Amino acid sequence: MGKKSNSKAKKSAAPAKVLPQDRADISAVVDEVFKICTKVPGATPASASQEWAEYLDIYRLIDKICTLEKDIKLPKYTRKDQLQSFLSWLKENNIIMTGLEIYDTGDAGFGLRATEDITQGQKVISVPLSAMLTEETARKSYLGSFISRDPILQHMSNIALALHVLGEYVNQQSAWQPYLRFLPSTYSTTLYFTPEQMGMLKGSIALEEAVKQFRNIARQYAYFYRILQSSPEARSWPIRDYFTFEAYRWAVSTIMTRQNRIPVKGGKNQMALIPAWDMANHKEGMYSTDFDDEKMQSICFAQCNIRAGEEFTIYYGQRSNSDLFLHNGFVATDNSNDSLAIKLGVSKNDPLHDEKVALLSSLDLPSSGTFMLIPGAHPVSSGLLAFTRIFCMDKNSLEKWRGDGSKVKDLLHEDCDVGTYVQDKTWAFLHTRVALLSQAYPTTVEEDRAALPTLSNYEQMIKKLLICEKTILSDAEAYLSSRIAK
Ligand SMILES: C[S@@+](CC[C@H](N)C(=O)[O-])C[C@H]1O[C@@H](n2cnc3c(N)ncnc32)[C@H](O)[C@@H]1O
Repeated sequence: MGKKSNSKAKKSAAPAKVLPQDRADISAVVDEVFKICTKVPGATPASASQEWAEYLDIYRLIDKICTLEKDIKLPKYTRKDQLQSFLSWLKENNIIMTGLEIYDTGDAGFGLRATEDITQGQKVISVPLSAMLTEETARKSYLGSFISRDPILQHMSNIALALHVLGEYVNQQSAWQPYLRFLPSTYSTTLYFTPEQMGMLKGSIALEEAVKQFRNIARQYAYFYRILQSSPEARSWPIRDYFTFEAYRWAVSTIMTRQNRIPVKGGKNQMALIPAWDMANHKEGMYSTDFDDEKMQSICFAQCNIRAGEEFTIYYGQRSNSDLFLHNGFVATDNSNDSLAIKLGVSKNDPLHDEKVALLSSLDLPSSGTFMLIPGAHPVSSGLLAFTRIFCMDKNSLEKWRGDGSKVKDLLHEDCDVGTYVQDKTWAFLHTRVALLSQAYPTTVEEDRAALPTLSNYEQMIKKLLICEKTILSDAEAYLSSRIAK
């Protein structure tokens, strides 16, 4: 594996020839994108409306680029037509799936299904390292010299892996072709959203992150485009003629939604794409994937008993819906690990700034950052509660708690006695904050629910996220009202 894909790269059926004038037009817009995306920020952070205006500018330019690049298409394959050759390739590469088959789940794309009863802990998938696309295979590929030289690729292994995936996808000689051809041809990551869809996130903390993500990917695209078009060495690389914004967002989304970390003997972990294992969809449960250092293979066990005919799932980890939405392209409405991040910070102008920061650091809490509201009967997480208590303390309280080193951890617990003054201020502050966050959404949960059946898949996913966020906020508001009334 991987041997064929080394320096002897061969282009896929050639993309449409780009006329020199079109190439010049694309380059001019790429330069504009690069300029906006690398602008040095001012002394004060940009406001939300400035960031939004800038996103619209970047989107408009990217849209122009996509129009200019419309004839440079990546080879497209229909997944179900590729299934048989993918299954044969799995066998050839000693990737073993026991009691599982690949099937079309509908809403969650393709997935795995049990063909027989499977018991919890049973070994069901093993994938040798030699079959994976990894940071190491990236370094050995025709892009290897570029990856080892480029400052961005040296430090951001996920980006190196994205270029590697794209590089192999357009390389007919690649040993991973049957795997790559079976990947989805498009994703539901926010990189595919239109401004109208992005605008539906108004009020959600995910909006800022999604806008940032789009800007980062646009910047990276412009950066790599310029290198690939100007470097003499790149002329022989298959990736060069296919490198469009569309292709780059596909490659980045592939990595975002499928990558995993695997150990390296005697070294640190490396990012990898693990064929077959990455066909498993997510369900809450427990981690059930391991790496066998001796056999050098990833092994996946069943996280629970599964009946023949049922979907086989793995647990992607403790992620909020906002994380799943931003990094995995879906929302789990029954997510017991859900949370809603609130940004808080101690102002530099606060006369008690230093005392508060010192007390916060004794609890390993930052002086500014994100703190969590969680679903359920006790929506204020321990970190949020302790931060707000300290944030609301007067000089006397701060001195008392700083002098009482052994007790400071009590501030993390709801039943800790912080005195009426701090307690009342804490609940009132949080209540106001939660009410303001709720009011930032232009629609109600009821309106979101009513709109669901009329919406596209992307829009349904956005609405589901908003419904989860608003539910956390309204539960928190009710809880905080009850605390204030006490
Ligand atoms: C590692 S891949 C799993 C295989 C994928 N479904 C496919 O068709 O190739 C992860 C992607 O599967 C989808 N997915 C996984 N778990 C899901 C779930 N519980 N609900 C909806 N979509 C899910 C999401 O699109 C996610 O980005």
